[in-house]
Amino acid sequence: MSFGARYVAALAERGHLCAGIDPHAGLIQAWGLDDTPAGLERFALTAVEGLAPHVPLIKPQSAFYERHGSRGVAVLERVIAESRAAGALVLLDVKRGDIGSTSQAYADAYLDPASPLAADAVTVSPYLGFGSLQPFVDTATKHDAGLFVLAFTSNKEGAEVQHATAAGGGTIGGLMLDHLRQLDAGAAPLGSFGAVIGATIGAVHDPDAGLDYDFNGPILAPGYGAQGGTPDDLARIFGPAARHVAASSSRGLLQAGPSTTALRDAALAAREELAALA
Ligand SMILES: O=C(O)c1cc(=O)[nH]c(=O)n1[C@@H]1O[C@H](COP(=O)(O)O)[C@@H](O)[C@H]1O
Repeated sequence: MSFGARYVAALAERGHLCAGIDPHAGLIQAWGLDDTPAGLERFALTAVEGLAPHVPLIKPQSAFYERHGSRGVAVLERVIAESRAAGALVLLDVKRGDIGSTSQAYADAYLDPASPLAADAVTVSPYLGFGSLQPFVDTATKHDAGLFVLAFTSNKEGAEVQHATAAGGGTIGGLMLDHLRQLDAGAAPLGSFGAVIGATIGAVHDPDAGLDYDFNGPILAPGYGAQGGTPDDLARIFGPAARHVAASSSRGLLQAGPSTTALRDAALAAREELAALA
């Protein structure tokens, strides 16, 4: 089954929340653990236990694992495997983007099921040119995986690049959505090539500026929760495209730990709050 089809089914069954598992040093310590590989492992696997059975999508941010070296990456492998075993899709947040030949190596690392780090989808950056992502597109297609391409990111600094005017008019971020529109055209029930569009972008650009976010692909909306994005912002920014949005929260959920019951309750409350996006 294509990633797009799995995404649609997962959202229908489990709601519109993407739970980020980002083991910040401060959070690990707030849970009474040491910021060591062993503390990281306890933190991340507890978060998986509390969150993964209740959300459609788990998003580990790779850097928080890499900072612990090879033992941290081994924890990331377990987070991916155990989240999938709990029925969640895994979106590995690595935001990769490079020249084509290196992109192929990244795609093999994250999207080929033969790799220990293989996930259902990855985040990628198109700012070396959308065409540089072709190896990711081909590899994702081959393995029924997905991509989330940075279009309008949740940080205010993104505007200088993403809101700049493209050669043919419109914005650079809008141009990325046009590429996705082409890739996802005709796919049913939904294409596998998604966009990242921040839940906070209403604060930095006018959502009524004529941008059409309904491009037949999944949308990841980070910035919900700790960065200030609300369900009302999501409804206002995305309009009818909201049905394809997974709102992502990391710190906002993780601060409920270390109790797995409290983590589950935080996920269920957020799911409820996001129910209107369906
Ligand atoms: O691709 C992402 O996940 C991402 C894109 C973006 O525009 N903004 C953004 O915050 N993120 C990621 O989403 C998560 C947000 O974390 P919280 O602010 O703690 O909910 C982090 O893992 C960020 O790296």
